[in-house]
Amino acid sequence: MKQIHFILNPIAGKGNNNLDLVFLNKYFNKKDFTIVVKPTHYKKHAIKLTQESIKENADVIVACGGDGTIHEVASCLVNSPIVLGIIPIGSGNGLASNLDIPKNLNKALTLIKNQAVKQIDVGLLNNHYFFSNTGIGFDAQVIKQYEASNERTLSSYIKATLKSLKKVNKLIEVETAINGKTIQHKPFLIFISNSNQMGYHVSLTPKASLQDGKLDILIVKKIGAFKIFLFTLLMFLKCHHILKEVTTFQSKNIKITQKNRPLFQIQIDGEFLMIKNHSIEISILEKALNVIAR
Ligand SMILES: Nc1ncnc2c1ncn2[C@@H]1O[C@H](COP(=O)(O)OP(=O)(O)OP(=O)(O)O)[C@@H](O)[C@H]1O
Repeated sequence: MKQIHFILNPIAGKGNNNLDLVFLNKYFNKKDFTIVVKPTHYKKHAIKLTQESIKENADVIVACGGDGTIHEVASCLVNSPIVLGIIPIGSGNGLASNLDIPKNLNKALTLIKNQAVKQIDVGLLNNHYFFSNTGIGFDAQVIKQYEASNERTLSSYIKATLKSLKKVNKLIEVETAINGKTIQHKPFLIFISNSNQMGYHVSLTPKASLQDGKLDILIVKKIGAFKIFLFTLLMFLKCHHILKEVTTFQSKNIKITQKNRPLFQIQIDGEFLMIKNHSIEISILEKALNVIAR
């Protein structure tokens, strides 16, 4: 008998999400499966519900939502035999796209029933896990503005990007240590990714793999408004790396230090976070998460 617990974010994506237990019980026969559905009632509630499901001996815990919900559920399952399932009902669904998990509910449930499990890498930033990506600079500012808008659509991402453009001159000076080299710079963006998808089928690191034991890193030097526009356009065409201001790396770790103040504004799996420290160290934990994927 397998216990499958569904942690459902009702406000993810377009909102009003529901999973009917009667429907699920028809899908997963009662002889072989015990099904539990737990809706989240507030931000970060999925962490508490996942911790409870672990104590209740769940075999599979399914994050039903977007990258934020996956982040909360998966953070509790790193280095555990408990398997993560995903029903992608978020807005961007970056990680689910990389794992080729269908958006169609019936197909996603069939995948969970078949239970083909992959082991994927997990990113670690100081003591915070990430599964898709993290970044400092422009992307963190976009996420900050996006969260303030309280809307979860592609157009609110675009509006947040336009608002963040007004602040591009306020770049912070950092020291970045990567692959044995140290750079002193004021980058427009440092983007560190485990996954090859950011959501909405857009990618800054199209060659990244969830199973290669490496982080894919993109550093963009200070650029002006025209180059930002060009960078965005080229990003949609997946050839932004042709710009001379863009450098890409693969590495197992990266350290970013700020001498002047102990505070970093970052985005981690699409959520804004303040880190009260002079430095952030980012590394990769190889094959640390079991996840159902195609
Ligand atoms: N009942 C709730 N009310 C308010 N916020 C919630 C609730 N349940 C979960 N949340 C929060 O909703 C946020 C967004 O969730 P999630 O990232 O899954 O969806 P999304 O933003 O639509 O998708 P994506 O990240 O793929 O673009 C998360 O920060 C989560 O903690």
